Amino acid sequence: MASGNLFRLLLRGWNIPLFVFTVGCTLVYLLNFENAHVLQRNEGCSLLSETHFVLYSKRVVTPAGIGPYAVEVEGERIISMTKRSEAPKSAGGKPRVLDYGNAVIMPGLIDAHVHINEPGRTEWEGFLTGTMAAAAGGTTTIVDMPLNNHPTTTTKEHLEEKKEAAKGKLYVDTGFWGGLVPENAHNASVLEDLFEAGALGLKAFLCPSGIDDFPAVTAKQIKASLPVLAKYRRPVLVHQEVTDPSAVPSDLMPGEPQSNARDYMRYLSSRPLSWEREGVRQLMEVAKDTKPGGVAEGAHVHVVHLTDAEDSLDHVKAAKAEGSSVTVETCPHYLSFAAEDVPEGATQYKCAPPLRDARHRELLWKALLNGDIDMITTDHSPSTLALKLLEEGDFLKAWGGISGIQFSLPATWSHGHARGMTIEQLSKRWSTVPAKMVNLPRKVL
Ligand SMILES: NC(=O)N[C@H]1NC(=O)NC1=O
Ligand SMILES: [Zn+2]
Ligand SMILES: [Zn+2]
Repeated sequence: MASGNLFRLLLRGWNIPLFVFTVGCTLVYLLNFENAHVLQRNEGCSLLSETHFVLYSKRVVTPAGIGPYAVEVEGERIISMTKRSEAPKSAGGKPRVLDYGNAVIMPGLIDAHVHINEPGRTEWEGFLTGTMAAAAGGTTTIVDMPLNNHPTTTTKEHLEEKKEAAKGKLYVDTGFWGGLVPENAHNASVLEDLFEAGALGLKAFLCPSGIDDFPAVTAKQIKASLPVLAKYRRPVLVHQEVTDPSAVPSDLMPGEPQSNARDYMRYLSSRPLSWEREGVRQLMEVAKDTKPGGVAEGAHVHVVHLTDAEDSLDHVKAAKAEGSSVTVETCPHYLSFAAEDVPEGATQYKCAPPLRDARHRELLWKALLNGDIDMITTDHSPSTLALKLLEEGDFLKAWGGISGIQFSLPATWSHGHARGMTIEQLSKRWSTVPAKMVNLPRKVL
């Protein structure tokens, strides 16, 4: 990271402008496809001790494209960016000048979907290691989900507990989503208090979340929250699967004896595509209120972790075309893996919605590269090893969640580059678009 002094919480007035980060050791090496030997320093993250320095590269990602720039950083801010040819030469070693040659310098990743389980389930993972992992992977901002921690972040008081728990433990900028649950969905003052206390928006589930004290809402309850979201111009992010038992083989219903639970395909058929499609359809219906002139103009509906770039994405595209304020994300695991490749009993791969087949993965890539999918997030959702039931390998009982924030960039770049993704596209989907959704105007290109 560009500065060692990142241990602070930023809810509003995020004051690290766009280019400061993802300049530490990790990213520079990761994206250094050619000419690695031109690096003039390779001794690790020695920038940690610097407060004023200039970074050179022939490939700095800027709003005007990629080019040779000198990026001057002081404290935690970029204070100047000049064309490399016009850059002041280092005088007397101050500020320190680091030449990264052809290695890419780009905005830090903004991950709008991260579960940090502190307080309450810190043994699953807390702020310290969660944000360290983010920083190690080139992510410089995360927005934390309101569940898996205890208490869930559904009131102002619980948000204050979260903020308190995070103090002194943050390696990257961190914001918080509040939780939308049946209990507060019709209570405008609880939601307003959450926003006043700094929540950047709301997160809801249309199906059981896996956490008992974070129950599902209905589309109707989401609709009821939209006017408050509109008032604060905030998004609601929704886990889009709706439970429809009639679409699931009867022997996969809870309480039924399970056979072949080590077979990933069994798990896959327990959460069919139709659940996701119906959820997205309902959400896009509700999102009509966000149209210009609608009762909730100013509110925004965001579909998390899309796996279905067919019918579900068609609903989103139609909603956009009609003027609804909607966006959609997908995650590195859906872009990297395929159901048919999941080894027997390998519950590390269990997540919800489930990984689909390779055809769906390729459709996601297509939609990401043509801009129909707006952004990438991780849905980083760790648990204890014990909950993954690695020995038993039971896909139906293991915790659903993939813990991979540190691999966001290598996963999406390696797979994306192979499919023709450019660095500009990578940066747009990981930084520019999420910056807008989480309301970080200074990080928007
Ligand atoms: N509770 C929780 O983190 N759930 C997440 N895990 C996952 O795989 N999908 C989710 O929504
Ligand atoms: Zn989810
Ligand atoms: Zn999640």
